[in-house]
Amino acid sequence: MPAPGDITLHDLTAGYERHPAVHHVSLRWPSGSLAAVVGPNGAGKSTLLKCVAGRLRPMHGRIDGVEPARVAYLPQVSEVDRSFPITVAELVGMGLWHELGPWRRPAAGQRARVAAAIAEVGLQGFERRTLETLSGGQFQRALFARLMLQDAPVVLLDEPFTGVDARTLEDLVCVLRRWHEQGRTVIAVLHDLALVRAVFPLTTLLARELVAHGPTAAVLTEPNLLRARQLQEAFDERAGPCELDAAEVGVTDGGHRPHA
Ligand SMILES: Nc1ncnc2c1ncn2[C@@H]1O[C@H](COP(=O)(O)OP(=O)(O)OP(=O)(O)O)[C@@H](O)[C@H]1O
Repeated sequence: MPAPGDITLHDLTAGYERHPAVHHVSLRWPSGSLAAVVGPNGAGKSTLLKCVAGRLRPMHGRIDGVEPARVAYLPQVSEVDRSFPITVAELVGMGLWHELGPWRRPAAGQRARVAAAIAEVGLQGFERRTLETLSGGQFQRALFARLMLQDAPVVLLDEPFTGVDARTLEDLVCVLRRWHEQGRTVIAVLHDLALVRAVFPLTTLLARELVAHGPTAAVLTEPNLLRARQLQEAFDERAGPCELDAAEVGVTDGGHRPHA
């Protein structure tokens, strides 16, 4: 039995309406990894993360070591609805869903944990503010507090530092390092390679397929980054389904591998 949070992808292909966005990826994130996923725009990073989070079913292959109910997942901020009329305390309290279920109200001890998580991300005094009154950085801090309360062995973050200033970045990186020290598997999609080099020991480089995976310094080399750029540029957005997958699932509509 793998340790909780020891995640392996076996020949994973994922996409939309039978068109693979990322394909035939095999890799392992050992339990307790602090890992970055990088690659050009459209490389399939979010798609891969959604699959690991259990939000998207793989088209092919499988994922071992993840229990979707025990994953804390932060989608790209553009996918999060901020017009929802709830307060910061209510949003953060949603992190206790796995303990409370839909109907039970938080007990005093749980309310204290919500307050502690809000304080830990530096939002003390914002408890009663509604989400649309927060700045981008404050909203991102509130989302991190919610993740804290989920207390999950696996934390998945899709571009968690988009639009935050240097101070907020520093504070949120501290939260992320704490999760790592606590032995959680933390995987983040990122674009800032300097940040990846400084903070993340393990990196996955994607360009619709796996370009490299391993220690960050060995992955983020000029030849690997060049190859990722070339693969992405050669990709044909109008291509049909992946022929390897199509053959295995019995699809016969003449699909072909979607890059030159
Ligand atoms: N819901 C969807 N329906 C159809 N195609 C999608 C959907 N989401 C993403 N795609 C396509 O899948 C491909 C990979 O997208 P994805 O968002 O996974 O890339 P990414 O590496 O996260 O990109 P970015 O760095 O720009 O966020 C893109 O070609 C995108 O247009």
